[in-house]
Amino acid sequence: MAPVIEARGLTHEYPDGTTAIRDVDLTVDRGERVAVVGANGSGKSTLQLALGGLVEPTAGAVTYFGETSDAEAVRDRLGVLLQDPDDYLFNTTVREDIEYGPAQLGQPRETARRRVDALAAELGLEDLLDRPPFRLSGGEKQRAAVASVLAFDPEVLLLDEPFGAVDARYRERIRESVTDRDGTLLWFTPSLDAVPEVAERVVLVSRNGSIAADGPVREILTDRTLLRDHGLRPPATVRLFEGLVEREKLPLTVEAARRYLRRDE
Ligand SMILES: Nc1ncnc2c1ncn2[C@@H]1O[C@H](COP(=O)(O)OP(=O)(O)OP(=O)(O)O)[C@@H](O)[C@H]1O
Repeated sequence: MAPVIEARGLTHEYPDGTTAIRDVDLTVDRGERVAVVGANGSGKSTLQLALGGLVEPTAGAVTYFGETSDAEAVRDRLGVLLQDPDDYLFNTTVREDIEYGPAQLGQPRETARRRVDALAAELGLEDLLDRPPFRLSGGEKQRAAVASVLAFDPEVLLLDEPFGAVDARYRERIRESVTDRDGTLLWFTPSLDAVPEVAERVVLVSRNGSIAADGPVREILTDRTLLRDHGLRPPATVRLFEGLVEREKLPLTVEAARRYLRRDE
């Protein structure tokens, strides 16, 4: 089966001369859930823009679905959520913003409406649907922006830190909404704590914008030296149990840590 995304030699230099991503080779297969992690300024957002076809790379190319290197030809199959939710919220009400995607795809009004209601229930937006988006709080805007991207059911989701301003309860809801789908997920984040619950594979971007490591979650997130060298640190549970438990048994999530402790009781 052809990969959904295949980047070769992807490089992007901004007009001021900053090379934000450097010679990136990345292949993502259908259904994979990948966390792209790296320190602030390492190039994650630029990589997301380049993979999503929203900036023209200065070198290299991305092939989508084994078919084309023209992102516009597959625009409605790619759901790109940028860091700033205001990029997604430009209508008079939250409902119109979420309906925008399905409407663009030519879905009947009734289908679009049902989709919006289902997403609103999933992401706790029911009471906000008739509000103007600019009156929402930061976390509410972020949830509405996630809903607006999910609304058109893209095959590939590229999400830039959708948790930033969102509280714990809704982080869980967003996580469920984006992982309970059949599609492919790329999750760009500087924070590793949620990664094991979201992804099975981790791509680590180094400070110079090249890929420093690419492997299974456990392999990367328990490698303290590798992470430290790239300005990151392991998730809290790994730090807590390090030295007490062999590396292959280090709990990556709070749930896994609880299971481990119960077993030892
Ligand atoms: N429009 C721009 N013009 C010039 N340089 C830029 C521009 N946008 C980003 N950069 C630079 O490119 C590099 C990568 O930035 P990018 O935003 O991709 O990093 P990031 O990993 O997403 O960071 P963060 O975790 O802080 O969101 C940084 O050095 C940044 O200062």
